[in-house]
Amino acid sequence: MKLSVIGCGYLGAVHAAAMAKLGHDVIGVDTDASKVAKLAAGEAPFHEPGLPELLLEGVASGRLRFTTDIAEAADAQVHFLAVGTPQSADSDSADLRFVYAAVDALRPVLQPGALVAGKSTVPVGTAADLAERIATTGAGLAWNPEFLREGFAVADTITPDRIVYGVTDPAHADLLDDVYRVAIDAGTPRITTDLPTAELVKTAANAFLATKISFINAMAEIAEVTGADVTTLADAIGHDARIGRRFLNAGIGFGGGCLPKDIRAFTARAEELGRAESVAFLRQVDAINLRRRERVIDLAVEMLGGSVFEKRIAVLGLTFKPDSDDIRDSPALDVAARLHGLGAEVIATDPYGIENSRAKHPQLEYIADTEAALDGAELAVLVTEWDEYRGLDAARVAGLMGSPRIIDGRNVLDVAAWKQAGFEFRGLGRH
Ligand SMILES: NC(=O)C1=CN([C@@H]2O[C@H](COP(=O)(O)OP(=O)(O)OC[C@H]3O[C@@H](n4cnc5c(N)ncnc54)[C@H](O)[C@@H]3O)[C@@H](O)[C@H]2O)C=CC1
Ligand SMILES: O=C(O)[C@H]1O[C@H](OP(=O)(O)OP(=O)(O)OC[C@H]2O[C@@H](n3ccc(=O)[nH]c3=O)[C@H](O)[C@@H]2O)[C@H](O)[C@@H](O)[C@@H]1O
Repeated sequence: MKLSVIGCGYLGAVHAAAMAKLGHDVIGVDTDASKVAKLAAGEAPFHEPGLPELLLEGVASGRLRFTTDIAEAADAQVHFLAVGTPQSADSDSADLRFVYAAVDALRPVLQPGALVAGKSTVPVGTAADLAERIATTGAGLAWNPEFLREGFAVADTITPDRIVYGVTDPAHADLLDDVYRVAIDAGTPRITTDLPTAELVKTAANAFLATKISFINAMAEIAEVTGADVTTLADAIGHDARIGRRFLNAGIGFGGGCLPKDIRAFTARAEELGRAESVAFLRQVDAINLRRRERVIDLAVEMLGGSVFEKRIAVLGLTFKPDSDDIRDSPALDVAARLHGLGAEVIATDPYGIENSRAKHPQLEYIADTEAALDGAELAVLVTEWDEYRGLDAARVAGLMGSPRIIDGRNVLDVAAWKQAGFEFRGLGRH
């Protein structure tokens, strides 16, 4: 089937490459010419495991092309909309500028019978508005939210755990079934519903995940003043299948281009709908999350005798999670910048996040080599749980540092082993 993907960022580039892998004829469209040039050469413009191979294969096969010219997408049967919906500069609402610009650019080339399938995360009600906007073209509109996780984006796209369509016409669901035939034949659950439910499924899923993380971080706050251990607590409650252990990792909290902005956009949309109180708890979810970063700063100040001023601090990790180069709303980078703001001599390191971090915070010092970053540091702060940091040898690190002090902001290190190696060790909700 001929498909287009409008917007080729973390979501769209993976979607385009995965659809070509499934045998479709795909054209990716993006307004960013340098991104398009890279993608067209089979190069991933960001770090995502498995994506480079898929891009090379797709481009070589001729089934995957990229362009800045939306007219080249005119003959696609399904146009996936995957442009960004960031937080607005001056409010909590989603900035829908890119969505409307993409639909307005697409409208003149839309063929009757084609389908626009929205994948971007949007406030409930957006899809119906877009459907009206393209009504005169004879093309249809469906909402097909995306649940992929960065770091696992390729597998999540090719073998999703569920597929959701919001449609106004059953024929649109049939068309999308043809797109996702491989997954559907493999038994992937598929939920067909109306437009607002499909939009809300996505918002609700991210709100739930954020709530689960803030719940365990709230327990970490209580553990910190009672001597309890939040990791043992998570293991114990997680054995209850109704709760589940996944997404109960306490630490410096959630970041990224999605969970933080999505809960804020949901709150803003609920206010517009006169239902602010229904999701008022999401303000607490956000507040708990942001407090965890403060906690790391407070611990650093405390461990360094009341001030971090002119103290050499190694910050291990910059991206919002491992296996990604994404630093959008990253708690790790935020901690590094705040420590620097307090006058610390911050040496930051990360396997894939340095380039993006330097562009945002050029004032920080970056070193690619982990051991060089730790060299002579009076405190190490682990804030992104890359395997490389999980596997650090405590005795070796102690030998590199000026004084063996560490804050494990992701609760991934073996407390006893690090203490035994002579470290002053602080976790978040662990002792
Ligand atoms: N990153 C992720 O893991 C996931 C993202 N989402 C949602 O998908 C959407 C996209 O997110 P990301 O890919 O992370 O954002 P991104 O910022 O990485 O990518 C957006 C892309 O759209 C392009 N663009 C902007 N305006 C355009 C236009 N008028 N025409 C063509 N291209 C245009 C930009 O140049 C950029 O390459 C957001 O709504 C996000 O909430 C949903 C699930 C997963
Ligand atoms: O809408 C989106 O864009 C995506 O947002 C999240 O995916 P992602 O942002 O890639 O990353 P997650 O694995 O959800 O992690 C988000 C943040 O939560 C943090 N986290 C996660 C789990 C946990 O137990 N504790 C915790 O602090 C991570 O460190 C990270 O900063 C969702 O998991 C995806 O289903 C969704 O499609």
